[in-house]
Amino acid sequence: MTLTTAPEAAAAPDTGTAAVDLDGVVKRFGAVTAVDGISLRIRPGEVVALLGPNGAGKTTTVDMLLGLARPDRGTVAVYGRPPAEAVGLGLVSAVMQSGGLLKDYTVAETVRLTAVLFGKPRTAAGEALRRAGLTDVAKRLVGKCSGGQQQRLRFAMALLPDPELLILDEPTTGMDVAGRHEFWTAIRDDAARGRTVIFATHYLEEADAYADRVVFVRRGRIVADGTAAEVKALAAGRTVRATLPGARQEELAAIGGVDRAEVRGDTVHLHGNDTDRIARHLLTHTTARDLEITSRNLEDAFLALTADEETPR
Ligand SMILES: Nc1ncnc2c1ncn2[C@@H]1O[C@H](COP(=O)(O)OP(=O)(O)OP(=O)(O)O)[C@@H](O)[C@H]1O
Repeated sequence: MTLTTAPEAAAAPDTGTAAVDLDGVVKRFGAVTAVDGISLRIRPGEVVALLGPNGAGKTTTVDMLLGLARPDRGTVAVYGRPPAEAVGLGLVSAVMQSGGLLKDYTVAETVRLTAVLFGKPRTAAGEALRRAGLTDVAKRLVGKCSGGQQQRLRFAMALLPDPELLILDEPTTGMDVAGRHEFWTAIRDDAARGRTVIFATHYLEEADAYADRVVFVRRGRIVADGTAAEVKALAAGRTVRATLPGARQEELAAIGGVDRAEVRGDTVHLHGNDTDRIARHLLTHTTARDLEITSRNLEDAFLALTADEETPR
């Protein structure tokens, strides 16, 4: 099933410029189509998670938002401007997964040095350190900082231009639970002031806990787009599994209450919210047997939405 909720339609009329406007974006690398027609409009102040399996096209999308890659087709605008221009104006900055830190500088020196390179940072170095929760470790050498502290340092550096849009590409990969929690607490406290945040992640619970809106990407396309609450509702669905030799996918999908049907050999998996109705139909109108009804969790929903039955690219 594809969650077809259009957040634009649900929200108040959009009167201003979108923070991000991707329209029919395609990006190819040789024979590989990394992004295959993504259209996405993000309003100022939204916190959006890009979720998807390896190779889904998340990083390529992020790179285009940062002006690091250009689309082959379609348009990308950040606050109504070409991405490179928006980056140049300090409207957008990024927290990347790794690199960019010198381990022999202290945390405070790193932020001050970056501030000097910026010329006139709109956020003072001390304020950026405070907002990133680094005041207590300001004098520590970067090389002695934990992975979580180093990521918060990248966050502090990204705050210097006081960007309207903050982009984070898998920012907590490799961090332990406590580090991830501290990192996201800092990001969330900052986002509460109205900054737009887009983050790519593999961690479902991060998307669930910190995003207002979750965009599932699979094979370069958006397969679901909804609020965190809608994603939870999606996860609340259940599955009826039954043995039904010779079943045809199209016929199963047409059964009332079925959102998605899968046939695996003699076994069928029917997903939907009203599983009683589905089970009743199977028992009264088909020869299905061995019925089992199970709840789906967020992980299942994610796998169902991003499962790749076709040959890998
Ligand atoms: N510079 C490149 N040259 C060739 N292929 C590329 C390049 N960059 C990305 N790709 C391919 O494009 C596809 C999408 O990659 P991308 O990194 O955007 O996915 P992702 O969703 O960020 O994955 P991950 O979660 O693993 O980081 C993949 O098949 C990848 O191998």
